[in-house]
Amino acid sequence: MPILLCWRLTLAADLLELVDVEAGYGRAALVLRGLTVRVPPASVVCLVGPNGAGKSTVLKVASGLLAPRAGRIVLDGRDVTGRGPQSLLGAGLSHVLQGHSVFPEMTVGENVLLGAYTVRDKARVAERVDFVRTLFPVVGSRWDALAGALSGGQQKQVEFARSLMVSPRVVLLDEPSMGLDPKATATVFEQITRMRDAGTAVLLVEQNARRALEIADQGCVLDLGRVHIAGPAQALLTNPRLGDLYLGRRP
Ligand SMILES: Nc1ncnc2c1ncn2[C@@H]1O[C@H](COP(=O)(O)OP(=O)(O)OP(=O)(O)O)[C@@H](O)[C@H]1O
Repeated sequence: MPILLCWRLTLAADLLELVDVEAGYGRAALVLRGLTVRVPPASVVCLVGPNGAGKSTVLKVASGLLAPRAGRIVLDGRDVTGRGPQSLLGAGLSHVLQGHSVFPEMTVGENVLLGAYTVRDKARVAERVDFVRTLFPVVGSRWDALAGALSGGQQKQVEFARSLMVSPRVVLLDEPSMGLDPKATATVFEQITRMRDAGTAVLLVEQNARRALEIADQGCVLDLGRVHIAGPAQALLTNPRLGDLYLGRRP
């Protein structure tokens, strides 16, 4: 029987809310079946769960890539249901897709600046460049290098930097540790906490469930398109009923 925890952070208004969302692809059956996920400001919320549970689909609905069939998307108190990705980007929501998306034959700087194509104010762009170069030291030190010459983990940081050029309030990260070795994975997780500490909320999807929950503030375990259990990340990590079933064996 599914565990149902009615848990809700009441201290701060949530920045991003997906409320009772139903969504699916084309005419196929629903993938998300009445799912509610809330992301408070400047926090990391991690979605974990088995393959096919609908984690990436949650991010696609949140960023406007996939329109929900029912439910609401609320960003900073405004109902943004039905708005497309460009509109939501302008409203403060960035989506870093699964896989690698840097252009290897362009420099790190050129890749990062692509993220600012909607920002008209040159002074603002310069300010953001300074910000991301400081936040991600490898982006600063390899600014003029070809992005293709960077390691996978370093390229992921270039993608993070690019996503921050629009000064988003919330960033959606889909499997950022995919394909990375343990050392690069540790660096990527550290950078996620730095993004959060710099004031950006993060909705994170990760297969690497235990490691992700260790750096997250809150977690949601998804199964079959529903939130199976949600709560403080530390509580999920120590919940014996989740253990091997959803989080994988302890290392
Ligand atoms: N573009 C698509 N067209 C049709 N069906 C899709 C599409 N993308 C995903 N699906 C289906 O939606 C369901 C949920 O997929 P989703 O990628 O959201 O799951 P996930 O939890 O992120 O899985 P994983 O951990 O394997 O990445 C799966 O059954 C998948 O086959």
